[in-house]
Amino acid sequence: MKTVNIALPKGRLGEKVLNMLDQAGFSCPETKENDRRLIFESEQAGIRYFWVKPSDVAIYVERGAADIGIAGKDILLEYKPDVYELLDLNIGVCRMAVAAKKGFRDHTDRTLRVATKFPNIAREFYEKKGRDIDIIKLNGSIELAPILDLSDVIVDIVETGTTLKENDLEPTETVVPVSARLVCNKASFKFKNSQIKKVMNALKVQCEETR
Ligand SMILES: Nc1ncnc2c1ncn2[C@@H]1O[C@H](COP(=O)(O)OP(=O)(O)OP(=O)(O)O)[C@@H](O)[C@H]1O
Ligand SMILES: O=P(O)(O)OC[C@H]1O[C@H](OP(=O)(O)OP(=O)(O)O)[C@H](O)[C@@H]1O
Repeated sequence: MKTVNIALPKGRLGEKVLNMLDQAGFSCPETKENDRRLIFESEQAGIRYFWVKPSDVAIYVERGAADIGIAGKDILLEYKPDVYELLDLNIGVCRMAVAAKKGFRDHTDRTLRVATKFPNIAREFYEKKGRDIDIIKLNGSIELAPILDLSDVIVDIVETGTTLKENDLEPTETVVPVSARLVCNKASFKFKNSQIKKVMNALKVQCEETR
């Protein structure tokens, strides 16, 4: 039997994914506390899991190091990997939004300074509006940028809105809704089709139940 290699996102999304895989009958073996291993054989024969940084999942899948993986729609829109998007898993639900200091008004006569982890998404969003922007690429704590006048606005993930609120910022526009997607390497979809479909269909049942 061909092994299906699955790239899982570490962190907050990974926990939800593990839960879903477990309910779908594809349990990942229990990991010990402080376990630093990155590869696990599933209790189900023919499945191997890798733990990778959430923003790297698409790269592993695109290049075939993993056959399938779970990535946020934000990552897919930002990096546009050449993969199949098989399923909206309906977990990791949030949105990409523009936010600014309370009361901020965009004076369109000058270049808008936009801080973000997602330069391509931000660029496309403002290009469609014909708005001239200056991108400031950051890797985290994006909400600091407008407070310290590093930028006028941010383009970032908003889930509950708590981070914005606690930093005296407010969302001004939604860029795009975001949720986790099951993605698949194009060659693997052909050559491991029946095994991949088995995982996909089991996950489909789970995500339909949570809808
Ligand atoms: N606050 C949030 N609520 C819900 N989903 C989120 C939230 N923040 C991010 N996500 C989703 O979960 C995915 C993983 O986010 P997470 O914050 O765990 O990774 P990260 O630390 O940003 O990743 P990396 O270190 O690879 O840049 C994101 O790509 C997004 O789709
Ligand atoms: O609307 P909320 O529920 O408050 O969630 C949104 C926050 O979550 C994410 O940050 P993360 O925790 O990944 O931190 P980082 O971006 O600083 O790495 C995102 O970048 C926001 O800051």
